[in-house]
Amino acid sequence: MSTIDDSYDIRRFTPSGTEVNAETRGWLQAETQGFHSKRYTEASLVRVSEALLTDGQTLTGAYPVSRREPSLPAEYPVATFSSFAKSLNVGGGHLVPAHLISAVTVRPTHRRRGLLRRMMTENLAIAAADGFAIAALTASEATIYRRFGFGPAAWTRSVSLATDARFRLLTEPSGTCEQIEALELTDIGPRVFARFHETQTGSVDRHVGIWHAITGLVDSDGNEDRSVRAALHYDTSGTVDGYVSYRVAGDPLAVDVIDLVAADDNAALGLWQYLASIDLTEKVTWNQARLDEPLAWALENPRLLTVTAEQDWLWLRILNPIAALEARPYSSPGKIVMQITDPLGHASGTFRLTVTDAGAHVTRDDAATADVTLDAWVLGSIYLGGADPLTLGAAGQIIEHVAGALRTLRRLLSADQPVYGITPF
Ligand SMILES: CC(=O)SCCNC(=O)CCNC(=O)[C@H](O)C(C)(C)COP(=O)(O)OP(=O)(O)OC[C@H]1O[C@@H](n2cnc3c(N)ncnc32)[C@H](O)[C@@H]1OP(=O)(O)O
Repeated sequence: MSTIDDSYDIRRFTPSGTEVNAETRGWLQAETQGFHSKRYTEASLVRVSEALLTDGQTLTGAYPVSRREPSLPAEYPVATFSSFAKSLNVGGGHLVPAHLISAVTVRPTHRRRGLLRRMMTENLAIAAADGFAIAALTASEATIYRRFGFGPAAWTRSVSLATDARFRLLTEPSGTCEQIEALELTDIGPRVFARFHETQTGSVDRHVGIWHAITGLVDSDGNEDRSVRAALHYDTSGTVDGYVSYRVAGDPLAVDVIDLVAADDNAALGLWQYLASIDLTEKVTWNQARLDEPLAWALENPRLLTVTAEQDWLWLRILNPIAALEARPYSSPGKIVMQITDPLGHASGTFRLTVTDAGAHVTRDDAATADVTLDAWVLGSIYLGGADPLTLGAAGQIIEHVAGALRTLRRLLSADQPVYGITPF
């Protein structure tokens, strides 16, 4: 009987860039099929392929050893997978290289035969061998990735702000806003984002392709999006410290924010005030707001801001508990012994975390008596401090062997600020 190993040829390759070769073209068109978006145009194939190359992405495709005619071209893989390295802010401004996984699709006629499992396990093994302590992804469905050791670690909210005559801030933000052509964000946007990324716990650095949507250069269907508008926020010294890109659409007209990035809290409020001032509109919506959105506290009438949904954004997978736990900052001294179970083995073992004024030290000691036992995905969820160990204990996902251990874990892993990020990938 044929197996997953001998039925498919798994190929890993670098995208071709400007001269889009058949392998890259086939992979990209297969990915559009997997995510139900329109086929790329020739121009957008070039742009997307260049972006993937710039980001150092490795593409993985699964090609059946035998295929029928007619069927999709041989260069179209039946499964796609990509990975690349970007930094993750683990707190206190510490940026740690993370192995990002994206573009996971399997053709319906080849699903549930183990292709995702094979591509994921092989890819994580390569990442661990390359020295990555942390892998990350964003998930289309919440039930797929725990089995591979990923846990939800950061969340965002969809919000709706009424901007009719009742809109008023309690305190006037300083600085000013100016409208710009959205394409100018190609240069300005990454500079503002870099300031945000360096200071925001949970932030993942951005890949090049993300700016296509923010600037309107290429929409999800591969065409120019001429409805995208943008504005900058300037601080009182005239330095750009925030921007927003958005569309005005619908009946009645409403402002839909595509991206809002601020280097500090004042700039964020200034941008909200700008959005609220757009005439002929009485509503602003955004689906990547913070859980702890300060706007709610800045409004004279907090009820103008409605949370319409909350979604998991970042899923983390700890590949090396020693390196990962030593990389993040801790606000108070203490120690805990954690037994970690991991079906894939990367994080398995019993680890002693000791935090002193000199920093964190982690050792593996499988003979030690554990204070708590948890699975690798749970470690991913609590690692940044975005999920509370007490809550995971209450949910039966952390077993406390010593009274008070969950509180110790909570105190040790608590984040220096609310965990948040604004990088779809
Ligand atoms: C990081 C990202 O890119 S997120 C985007 C993920 N992709 C999509 O949502 C696109 C549409 N979906 C697909 O293309 C496919 O259904 C995939 C990629 C989700 C799954 O691919 P498959 O090759 O069918 O998965 P595979 O057969 O390897 O299954 C592996 C395991 O995951 C489970 N699984 C697969 N898909 C799902 C799902 N949608 N929900 C819950 N469990 C799932 C399987 O039951 C199997 O479990 P087990 O090994 O523990 O028994």
